[in-house]
Amino acid sequence: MLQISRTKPKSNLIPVTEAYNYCRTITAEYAKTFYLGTLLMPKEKRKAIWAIYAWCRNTDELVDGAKAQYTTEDTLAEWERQLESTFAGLPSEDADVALADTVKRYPMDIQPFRDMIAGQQMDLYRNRYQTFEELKLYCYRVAGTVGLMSNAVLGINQGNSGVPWEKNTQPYNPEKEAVALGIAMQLTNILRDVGEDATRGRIYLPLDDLAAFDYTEKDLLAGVNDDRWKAIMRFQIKRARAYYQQAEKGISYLIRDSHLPVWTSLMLYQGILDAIEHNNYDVFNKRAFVKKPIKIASLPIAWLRAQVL
Ligand SMILES: CC(C)=CCC/C(C)=C/CC/C(C)=C/CC/C(C)=C/[C@@H]1[C@@H](COP(=O)(O)OP(=O)(O)O)[C@]1(C)CC/C=C(\C)CC/C=C(\C)CCC=C(C)C
Ligand SMILES: [Mn+2]
Repeated sequence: MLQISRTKPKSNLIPVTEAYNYCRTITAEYAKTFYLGTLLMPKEKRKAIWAIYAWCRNTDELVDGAKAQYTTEDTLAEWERQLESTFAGLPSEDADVALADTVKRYPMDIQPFRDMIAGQQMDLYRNRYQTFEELKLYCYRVAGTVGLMSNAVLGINQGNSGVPWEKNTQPYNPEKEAVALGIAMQLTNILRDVGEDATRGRIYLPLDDLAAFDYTEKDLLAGVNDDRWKAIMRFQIKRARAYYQQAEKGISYLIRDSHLPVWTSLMLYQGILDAIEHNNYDVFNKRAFVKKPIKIASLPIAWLRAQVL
């Protein structure tokens, strides 16, 4: 994890193969769904996504993890300097060794990484969102950015129709759709974790949305699951599904070998919304998750979609 002062000389860093393996362990431990998605990718892409995952996870841990109370603006500024150095080919810690290799193999913009740090910074000083626009910015920063980082690895389809009228057209880069998938996933996270976040005094759902259904912050913090709450949840789930739908339209613009992992991750994550409905919107006492048989049943559907869509 983050080393504020560089205690380990750079020559002490692990070799790149071990660094990727370390990132793989982090992904497998923290994110079963994404890990499964990466197993459906070609080996090189898979390794790169593990490196990105580990960096994102370590960034999130700075504000959410066991030592989060020691994180300040300065910590994040130092983390950003460390990121810049990694992009310049000078990793400071073991996971960065893999990321430095990844950004060399798959040239990518540093800005989404910076934006993610800015998103995590929001968690330092903010625990309420008045409007959806405000929440959307947070979701872009902590999750939409991951779509942009991932696209650089997943690859854009260069078009293979070979027809003369498409000869001079630029391939479409589905950035908007990648961001939409990140936002959809983060909205899903937020809906699943309403109860857990409330115990930490956090409300991510826009206060305007609560007010529109005559439901108060106090109701939410007390876990009131009545008709007003169910209506709010139906509204939020519909909004999240609209983002998933937008994301789906972008998948065919990615290189073919990326279709199945993205369809699989999308469908499994979206399944959490179905689980919330199944739990009768009780996100206060039950953690919604996708059961194994449903996960298994999703795989052939994802495969079919990856072939035909
Ligand atoms: C065209 C098109 C559709 C392309 C696909 C692009 C794509 C793969 C988009 C997906 C983007 C994605 C995986 C977003 C992750 C969203 C997420 C889960 C964000 C989490 C934020 C904070 O949440 P919170 O603190 O509330 O949650 P915890 O309780 O702490 O979990 C994050 C934790 C921010 C950090 C994000 C990650 C650790 C996830 C990074 C994931 C990857 C790099 C995997 C990408 C996977 C595949 C299969 C490509
Ligand atoms: Mn977190």
